Amino acid sequence: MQAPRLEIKNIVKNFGGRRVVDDVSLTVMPGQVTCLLGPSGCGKSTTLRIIAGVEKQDGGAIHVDGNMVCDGDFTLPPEQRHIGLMFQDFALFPHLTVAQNVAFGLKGGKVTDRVHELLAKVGMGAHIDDYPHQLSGGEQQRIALARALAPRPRIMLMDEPFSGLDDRLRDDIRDETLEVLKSEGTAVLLVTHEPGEAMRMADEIALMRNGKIVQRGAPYNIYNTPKDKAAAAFFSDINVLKGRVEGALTDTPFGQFLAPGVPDGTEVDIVIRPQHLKIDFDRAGRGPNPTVEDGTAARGVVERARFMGASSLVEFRMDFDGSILKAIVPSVFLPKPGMPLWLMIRRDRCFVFPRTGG
Ligand SMILES: Nc1ncnc2c1ncn2[C@@H]1O[C@H](COP(=O)(O)OP(=O)(O)OP(=O)(O)O)[C@@H](O)[C@H]1O
Repeated sequence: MQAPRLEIKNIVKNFGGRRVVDDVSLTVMPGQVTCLLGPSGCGKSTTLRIIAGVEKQDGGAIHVDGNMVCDGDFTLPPEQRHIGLMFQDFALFPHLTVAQNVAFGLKGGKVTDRVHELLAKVGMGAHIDDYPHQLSGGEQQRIALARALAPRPRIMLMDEPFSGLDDRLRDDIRDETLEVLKSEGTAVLLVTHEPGEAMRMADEIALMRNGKIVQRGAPYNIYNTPKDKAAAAFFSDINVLKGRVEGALTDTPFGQFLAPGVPDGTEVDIVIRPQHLKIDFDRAGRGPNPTVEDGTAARGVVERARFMGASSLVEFRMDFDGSILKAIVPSVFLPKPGMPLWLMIRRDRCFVFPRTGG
């Protein structure tokens, strides 16, 4: 079996008695993009800095292609780790041309070839003699990528590298960057707090919270089978219904939900994303008939409806307890406040979690 390009084991880091990175283990294979995703302050950047070698861990070890780069006793200096870095506040050298910037870390005979190859890859061949101040933000980002890739790093660490760019440009640069990184076979560990960016870029997402990795998986899996309510809520708005399990079932105004393996008497949260609620019309005080897929309909009154382009976000005040539920529906539908409607919940898209504090 192929060895992981990057393997970090049981990394621990404390700052002032506070554990900021708490037993983090990860592997990244060659050509794979892993996103370290989590809220601000959860320890993502610190983890990256430890891998880069600019911060020393308090425990754990790191291997690159099976070779140890640091453990409790030994530390390889950053420049010997074959790791490239790309951070948000990347700075090109202002007094050097594009070609000189890209060539900066290179030695040996083939420098010019490599510079041309990389500038062609990032679509900047025509700018080879320009200076950074003559380039747009997106163009500078492309040069920064070329410069980081020039010495053929085995691993690329990227910390929110696209956050300085405006939305439209960011999507393009992300896709281009991904293509270039894949073509170079580099293993990438990318830090972001944006779930959309992680889902777009990652082969694997490592979801981080309070210094720990709480879930790892392909974007599709982590979105569709979140480990807990907080993991579900990190990727989108959620609705939460409260219930209590009796005989592996929970009764709610939307009908019964299965709670296999959950002991009787357990309080549960039934979590559903707004796009998985279905809306139906009120027919003289009656809603649609119950179905196996969608359970029983419950009535609510539109509190607010917002047009969002491709979809509309509709907030309902539910008759059964006055709570608010949110539904995302195609934007051809924009109901007026005060309109009574019926909601159903897609059974195959909801998650039942034993309730924890909060
Ligand atoms: N050198 C330091 N000294 C003391 N505390 C630090 C140091 N570096 C980071 N921290 C603290 O460690 C915690 C984790 O920081 P880190 O930058 O790793 O988080 P992050 O998940 O990358 O967040 P962000 O996305 O905001 O950068 C924060 O509470 C931060 O204040």
